[in-house]
Amino acid sequence: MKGNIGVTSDNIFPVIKKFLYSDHEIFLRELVSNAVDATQKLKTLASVGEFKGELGELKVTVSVDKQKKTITVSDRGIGMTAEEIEKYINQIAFSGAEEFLDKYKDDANAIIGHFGLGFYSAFMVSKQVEIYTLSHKEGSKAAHWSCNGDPEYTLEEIDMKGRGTDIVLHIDDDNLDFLEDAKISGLLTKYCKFLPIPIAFGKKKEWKDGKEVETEEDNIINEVAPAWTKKPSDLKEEDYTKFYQTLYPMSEDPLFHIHLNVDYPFNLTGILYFPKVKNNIELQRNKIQLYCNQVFVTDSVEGIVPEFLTLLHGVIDSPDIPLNVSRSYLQSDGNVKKISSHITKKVADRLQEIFKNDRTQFEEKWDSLRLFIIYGMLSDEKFYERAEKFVLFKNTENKFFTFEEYKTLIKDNQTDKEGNLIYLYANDAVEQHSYIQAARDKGYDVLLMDGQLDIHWVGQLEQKFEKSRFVRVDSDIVEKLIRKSDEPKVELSDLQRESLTTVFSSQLPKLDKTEFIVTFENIGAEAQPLVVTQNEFMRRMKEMSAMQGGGMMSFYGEMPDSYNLVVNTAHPLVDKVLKDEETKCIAELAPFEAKLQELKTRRDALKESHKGKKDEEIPQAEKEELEAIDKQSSEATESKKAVVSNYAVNNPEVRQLIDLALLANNLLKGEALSNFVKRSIQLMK
Ligand SMILES: Nc1ncnc2c1ncn2[C@@H]1O[C@H](COP(=O)(O)OP(=O)(O)OP(=O)(O)O)[C@@H](O)[C@H]1O
Repeated sequence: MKGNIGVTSDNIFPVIKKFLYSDHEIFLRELVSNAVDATQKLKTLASVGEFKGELGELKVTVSVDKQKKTITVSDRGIGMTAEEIEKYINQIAFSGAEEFLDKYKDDANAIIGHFGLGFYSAFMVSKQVEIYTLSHKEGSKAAHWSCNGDPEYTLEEIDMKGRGTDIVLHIDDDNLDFLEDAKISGLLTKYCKFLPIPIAFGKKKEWKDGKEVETEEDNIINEVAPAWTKKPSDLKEEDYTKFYQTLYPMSEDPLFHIHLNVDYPFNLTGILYFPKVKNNIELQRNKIQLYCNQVFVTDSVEGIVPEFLTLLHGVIDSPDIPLNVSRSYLQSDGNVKKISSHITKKVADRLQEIFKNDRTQFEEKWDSLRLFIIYGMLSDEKFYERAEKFVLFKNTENKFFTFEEYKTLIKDNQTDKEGNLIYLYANDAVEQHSYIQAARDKGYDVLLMDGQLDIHWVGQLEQKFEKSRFVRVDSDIVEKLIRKSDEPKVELSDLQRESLTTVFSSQLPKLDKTEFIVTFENIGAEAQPLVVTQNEFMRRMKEMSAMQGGGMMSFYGEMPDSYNLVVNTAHPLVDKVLKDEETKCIAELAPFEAKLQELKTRRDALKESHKGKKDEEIPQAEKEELEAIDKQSSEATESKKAVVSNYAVNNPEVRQLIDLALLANNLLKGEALSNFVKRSIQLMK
């Protein structure tokens, strides 16, 4: 018999070849899974008593004949009658084929999935495809179908011994590489490794008399009952670890696993593993593998699981994920959304459970878990809400706290005068050591926020926590990190301020892309004389800009690092500097001061006498004198400024104080540092 494949559009084959080109290795997956399906169906029929014959050894065999240039996939499943071939193979029964092809022409996978074209994917690599099949139904006649890639096919009755189906592909000249054993074996391992029916490819080999020889035994490439298909109660911890090693042979063992098992409102099984995360997201090479009834589909699960969960490893198997559709469609699919949020919930539940049952273990593994958890909190609102209960803060003493516990800990001592709770943190325990120490000496607790995502996390927590702020320990002098009452006033005259600023800023080392602002605080005789701090807001802006770049943020990125040199006016050493240097500086400034004062007095007197007078009533001479006074005043101011800026201090004590403060902030480096050491030795003598 001869006939035409029932496609209303001219020809489906060019479409298959053209649009599926990039993915054409999937033909093997499609044929082997059809063979497995046919075998499973037979087992089902047997189990309900509808098939009474001998089942025999049920396996699927893949074989390659290099001479004939064929690949054959054989099964002992239900087989097909000629009528069934007619119905399932010949009638690619879709209406409006042209419209359909038009719509999906850019999305090859959608074509296969939508219309059960799995079998036809064979034509991506073949110039001719044959089916030899004998149905399990009693009294059936075997059939042979052949088609060479145009709509014409032949279908005839033949003699065949055993039940089942052989699909024979005559590989076309462009695809001869598929005849290599290594290629087929690679594809079978990729797509068929966990199929539920044994898949044989060639024979097992063994070493005999120094060479490798084939044995009689089939080489079975798959594991028919992978761990995720079993009941969690039937598995031990080491079974999970062993399965992880099968999936990712080169990897370190994972931290925890989650066994997923859902049958309503969708079907999903799988095992997810928490890997040992290094502090770097990019390094997570092991991907979650997605299966559909144990057939591997893809390892790019973006869109199916939330982004942060792609850090996990393992397997998800669901027949309910529409696999053969485009990614953009996937993300809007209701089922996929449900699956995604279900997985998120399961992951959170599992973390919560471990936290509750074994907090010690949870804390021990925290460093490996936190990147993942914080990533989740930042990117998924629902996950944030769940994670609130188990996420941990770690302080600079390596102690762990939940949000609640930490709040209780700091509530009494770290609330400022406006009622804000101040969370102090450091992002480098070594560099910020002296600031951490100062804060701890004041009875404050300091969090360690040294993770990759912590800058963002701090920002998020500030938004979430009511009346709370996060303040880095080095962002202000310890006395002002948490402002509890109004600070005592700094008692300095303008002139004193000016000369002290000059004294200190003239002694600051010149650092690249760094600027210092001298400020004054009265923090008591006991406190440090000088402290270098870095403004929290500016620092965060710069950090953000370093991470994001571009736009508004790059404006901050361009700015120099800005530090405050806080001068404690109540400290005796500062007072001494003030006295010493002030007298000298003020003495130099005095003539200008006197001049300015004199001009001011004269100006005030003139202004007073002009009060109530009209412009024309003021003598011309006086007007001119006023102008002259203004001119002289600004000249005197300029000269004074020049004196201030040229004022040279040569006070090793001042420099020593500054360097000490810089040292505490790790800003003293290189030559400045060695000079400091030399000077210290000098001063000690
Ligand atoms: N090895 C086989 N044994 C028995 N029947 C088969 C075999 N291969 C294919 N068939 C029949 O041909 C039909 C069409 O197969 P095809 O692979 O094109 O689509 P499908 O399996 O229904 O869908 P898809 O492959 O897209 O999941 C199958 O549903 C099945 O009835």
